[in-house]
Amino acid sequence: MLCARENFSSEALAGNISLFLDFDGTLVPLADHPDAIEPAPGLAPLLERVGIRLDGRLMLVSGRTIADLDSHLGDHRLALYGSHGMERRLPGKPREDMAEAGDLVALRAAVDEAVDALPPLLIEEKRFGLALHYRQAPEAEGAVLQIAEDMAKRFGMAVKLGKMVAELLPRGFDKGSAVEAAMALSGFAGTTPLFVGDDITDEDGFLAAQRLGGTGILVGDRIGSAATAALPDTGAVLDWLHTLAAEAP
Ligand SMILES: O=P(O)(O)OC[C@H]1O[C@H](O[C@H]2O[C@H](CO)[C@@H](O)[C@H](O)[C@H]2O)[C@H](O)[C@@H](O)[C@@H]1O
Repeated sequence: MLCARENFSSEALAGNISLFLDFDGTLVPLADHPDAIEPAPGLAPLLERVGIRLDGRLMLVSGRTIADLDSHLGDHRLALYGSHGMERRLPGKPREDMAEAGDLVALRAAVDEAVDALPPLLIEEKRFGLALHYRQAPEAEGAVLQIAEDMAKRFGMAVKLGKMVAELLPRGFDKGSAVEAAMALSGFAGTTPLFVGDDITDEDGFLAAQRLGGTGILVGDRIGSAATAALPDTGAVLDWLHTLAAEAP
């Protein structure tokens, strides 16, 4: 794999790049609980400076909801896709929903019943579905994945697997659909997408970026990734972003 930092800085600074960034595990180190993450001080202003350098072509693409991202980023004017591409907010515009939530009350009740005999899990309620986190009970992985598959069939939903998490969400949306929609926006069209991410759900983003002539950049060394470039960890991602921001006009 190529090392992304050396290979893409000059191209980005030449003005040809659109940059898509995952959040957890890419910009912020993982933590034991979704609310326990500790974004580096000044993360949002750093991203805004890189966005200025890229003439606005910087977009966060996260599995978190936009409201959740806002709660960790503070005041900012970043472009965001949340909920794995199901909601979007462009700077200065209201949030747009791409998906519709189903009956989340019935889903929650069915999931609660199904996990009752398992060790305690964190069930995160989200705008379009819910996430079953088993980071505190890794031995329950097999049972959690089976329950997620069963619930997906029963409620006509998709399962998205991530790091110690299985999410139940509406079908038809992923980080790849987000990249494709963003690349059709004025300003992004005709540029080269780079998608930076660490997790299984980022693979759709890597593939979309590569279909559109760009590159997927894996954070870490997960086996089997479609990404063709890599950065070792969140620190390396932030170092690279600081390099780009330093060139901001
Ligand atoms: O697409 P991302 O920005 O990477 O978001 C993916 C999910 O991130 C969160 O869960 C993950 O991070 C937690 C904090 O580090 C960790 O405890 C958990 O095990 C990870 O799966 C978030 O809670 C989910 O809603 C996001 O979809």
